Amino acid sequence: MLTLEEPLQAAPHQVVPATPTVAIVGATGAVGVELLHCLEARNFPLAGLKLLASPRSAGRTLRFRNQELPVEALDEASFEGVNVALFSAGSGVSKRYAAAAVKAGAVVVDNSSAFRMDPDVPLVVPEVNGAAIASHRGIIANPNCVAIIATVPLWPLHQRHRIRRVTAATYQAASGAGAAAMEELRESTAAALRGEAFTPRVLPHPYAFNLFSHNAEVDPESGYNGEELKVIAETRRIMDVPALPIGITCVRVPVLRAHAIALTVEFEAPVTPEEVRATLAGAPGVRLVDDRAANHFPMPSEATGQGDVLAGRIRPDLGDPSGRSVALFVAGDQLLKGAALNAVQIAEQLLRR
Ligand SMILES: NC(=O)C1=CN([C@@H]2O[C@H](COP(=O)(O)OP(=O)(O)OC[C@H]3O[C@@H](n4cnc5c(N)ncnc54)[C@H](OP(=O)(O)O)[C@@H]3O)[C@@H](O)[C@H]2O)C=CC1
Ligand SMILES: N[C@@H](CC(=O)OP(=O)(O)O)C(=O)O
Repeated sequence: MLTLEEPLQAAPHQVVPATPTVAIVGATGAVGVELLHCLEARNFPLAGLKLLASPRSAGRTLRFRNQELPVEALDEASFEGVNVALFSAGSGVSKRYAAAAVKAGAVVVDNSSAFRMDPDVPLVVPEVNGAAIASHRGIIANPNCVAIIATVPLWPLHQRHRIRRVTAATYQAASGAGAAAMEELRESTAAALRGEAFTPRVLPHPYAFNLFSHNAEVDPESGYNGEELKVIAETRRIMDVPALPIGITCVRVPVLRAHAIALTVEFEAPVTPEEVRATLAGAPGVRLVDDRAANHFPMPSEATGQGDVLAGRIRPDLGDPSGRSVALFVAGDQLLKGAALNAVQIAEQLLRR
């Protein structure tokens, strides 16, 4: 875990105006481009928009509200006049430049994992713990995409029925590994269809017509990979249940941009699938897709482009005869609710402060 070297001080100039100047750090990446789409689609009020990336992208332009905006190379001076900085260029960049942005008067919404477990930095899913935004001291962390997509439905279930344990298996899209991984999925699939060999450059294993254990590094002692450990720690922190037992297996599947998760949830007391369905039917950010007759349940293809997390396949866990466990299946757009939309929703709440 990376932490801030010096505690950040809340500064009066970090009150965000109703119409702020926003910077996107990593604007040319998979999440950065989605941030642009979200700001445009949600008609986010803007006094100005600054697009920042590596020196490789300086001079490129990106389209926003029918205009071509220039991309600039990020440096320490990039944040002058910026009120909100949406960081999405990896942990190293956040660690190196977030403090400069805060010093310049910006509030940072950080998509990387750099500060997610720092007690001075709120880790926020607006539907779950949006109130934590008010306690920020310059940086707010946007959680891991699986943690976001899981906690949106788990939180209302926990509030209503008290969760005792969660077991999860993920089906994670290429987008979680960035724009280059999405391109590798396209290229390797096309090569396989032509009957040609393809050597992976971005991901560690062949991706076309295959799946593999998540590409994050595996901890030799526990046998869990970094993605699984992040999801466990972040889910506990977002839901404020520090000791919640969570077992998880994270898998990369050949899907472009929406993650799915099979969840088995054990409650403190018996809960019926009908009660779970009723709780989720009215939950913010959740849309039920649960048609047994049509065998129609959440799918990445239908989650793509949706801000809501799709939830369905709600049924008793036959592995637990006590009646306390319910199984369900959820799917959410990794780039949208799993990343850009969640960050923009956090930024919108800053405007209201
Ligand atoms: N739930 C969440 O919040 C999620 C967060 N993420 C985070 O977002 C980050 C970006 O992910 P993603 O968009 O998928 O990755 P991409 O690889 O698609 O994009 C990376 C972006 O970072 C920029 N960048 C890289 N190095 C630098 C640098 N030294 N200075 C400035 N900009 C730099 C790139 O610019 P250039 O094009 O010029 O190289 C590009 O814009 C991830 O590293 C991860 O930390 C990712 C998914 C979900
Ligand atoms: N790790 C996620 C994407 C993500 O949220 O990454 P990070 O936790 O590093 O921001 C994936 O691979 O699909």
